[in-house]
Amino acid sequence: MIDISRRLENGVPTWPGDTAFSYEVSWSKEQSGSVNVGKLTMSIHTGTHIDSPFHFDNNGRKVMDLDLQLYIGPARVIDVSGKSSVGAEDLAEYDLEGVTRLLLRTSSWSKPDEFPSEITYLRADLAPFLEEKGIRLIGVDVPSVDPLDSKELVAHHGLHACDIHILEGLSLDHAQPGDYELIALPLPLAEADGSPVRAVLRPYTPWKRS
Ligand SMILES: Nc1ccccc1C(=O)C[C@H](N)C(=O)O
Ligand SMILES: [Zn+2]
Ligand SMILES: [Zn+2]
Repeated sequence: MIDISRRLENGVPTWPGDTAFSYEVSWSKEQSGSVNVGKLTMSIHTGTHIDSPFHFDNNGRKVMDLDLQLYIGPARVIDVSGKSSVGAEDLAEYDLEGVTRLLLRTSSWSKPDEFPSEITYLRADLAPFLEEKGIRLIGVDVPSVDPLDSKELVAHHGLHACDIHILEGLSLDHAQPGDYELIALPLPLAEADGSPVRAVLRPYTPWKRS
């Protein structure tokens, strides 16, 4: 199993100005008499997480309304590193027939201990291209599918319009391009605009009848 999640610990990089990550034992074993009880404070868009449409659309669906099936199942990892952005023409060379979940290894977040200043982003023509191929989930190894300074969030909205779900902040350094089973389930957060996920890849072996 390959862990493609970023570690969550105090000091982990967050969006500039966003809530810092903090874990602390707020009620110690000595105080409670029986157990250590932790307290977590974080922005949902820290580390490896999914966006729900409410993140960028006030009328959009919340995490609980999302189809869980999309976050578990066959996925393909492809390497697009070295590109400043990715559009339909960059993926034309790949055979994406039958792919539902596509993870893009951009390798553009080179210093994991710092929030990046520039990342590979997705161009507007990518979403319709992916939709045409039948892709329902896109994953990236950067904090956003749009440029970091974007206010319009063209890629977020475009993917949403094509009913393609967004998984961000993956760590794909150790995931060689190929086919896997992805597991990246969101938490049952009733009202949330996204959720942290523990994302893993398992070798993909199509189930066979013996
Ligand atoms: N947390 C933020 C704080 C300020 C400005 C943007 C963000 C984002 O989260 C943007 C990005 N679309 C994201 O889904 O991660
Ligand atoms: Zn996000
Ligand atoms: Zn996002």
